[in-house]
Amino acid sequence: MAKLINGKEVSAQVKARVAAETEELKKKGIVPGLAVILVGDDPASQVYVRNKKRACEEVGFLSEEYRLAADVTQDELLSLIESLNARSDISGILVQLPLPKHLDEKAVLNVISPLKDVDAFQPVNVGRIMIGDYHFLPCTPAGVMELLKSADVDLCGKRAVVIGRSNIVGKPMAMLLMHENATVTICHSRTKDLPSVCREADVLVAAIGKAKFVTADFVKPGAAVIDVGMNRDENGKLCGDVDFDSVEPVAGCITPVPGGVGPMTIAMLMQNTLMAAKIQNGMIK
Ligand SMILES: Nc1nc(=O)c2c([nH]1)NC[C@@H]1CN(c3ccc(C(=O)N[C@@H](CCC(=O)O)C(=O)O)cc3)C=[N+]21
Repeated sequence: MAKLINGKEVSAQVKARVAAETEELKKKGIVPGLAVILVGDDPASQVYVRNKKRACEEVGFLSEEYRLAADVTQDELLSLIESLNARSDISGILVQLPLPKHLDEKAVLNVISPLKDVDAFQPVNVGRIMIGDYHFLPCTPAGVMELLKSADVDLCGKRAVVIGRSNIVGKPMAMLLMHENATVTICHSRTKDLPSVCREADVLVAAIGKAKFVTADFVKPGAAVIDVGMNRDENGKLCGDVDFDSVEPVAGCITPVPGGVGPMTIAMLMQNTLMAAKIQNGMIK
């Protein structure tokens, strides 16, 4: 039986740390603020945005939510972001993805000030991660690293396999694992004999976006299995990219969905927003 990695618990610890630091900042008259922009009315996005707002309240941040109609123009969205860039009470700006098709995602992300880019999606921040000189880490990969640390998973010299090569999760995930001296392989939809590559992994991170895709035959006995997936199964129930019931008896430790990586993503967003406030107030060079 695998050890269960509890993302709810670890995320609560991260948020408690952020809340304590926020209290200290407030004594200096600094209040971190997060603006979240949601375009359209995708129900899943609404849940995530609600969770983000609740987390802001928990840690003592100012939070603002902008709900824009699905047919908002690119110019309207860009001018909202520019006005938020200019405000000293807003430390971080997050534009919830995916955006409706008529909007140019790259152009939208590019107008966010790199100093307020709490998702770390900006080219400057992506580049800084590549060279290991960064302030903001992308929330989901950073959350995975915290979970591995909490479970005492040793990465040095170990084989890590990441399934998925997105800019948001797979690629930065691989980089962070490499920074901890793991030997990292990135797999994707064209990888030949995927299960056998995955079976080499001491640490397996699934970020594919396919419900219950990773089964026991992908997993080396005793491996740490981290499930980044957020899917709905045939009954509409939330499930990950890992077939939990099949993998759990084989793995050494495993994250559940829900209650694994999801809550961590939000906790790391709070950590990034706190960092943004410190940077903008000259407390960090
Ligand atoms: N600019 C941007 N930044 C993001 O960080 C971002 C995004 N866009 N678009 C969508 C994805 C997805 N994401 C999640 C956050 C929290 C949960 C979460 O709290 N999950 C709970 C359950 C949620 C539920 O009940 O549906 C859990 O796993 O326990 C999930 C997914 C952030 N994302």
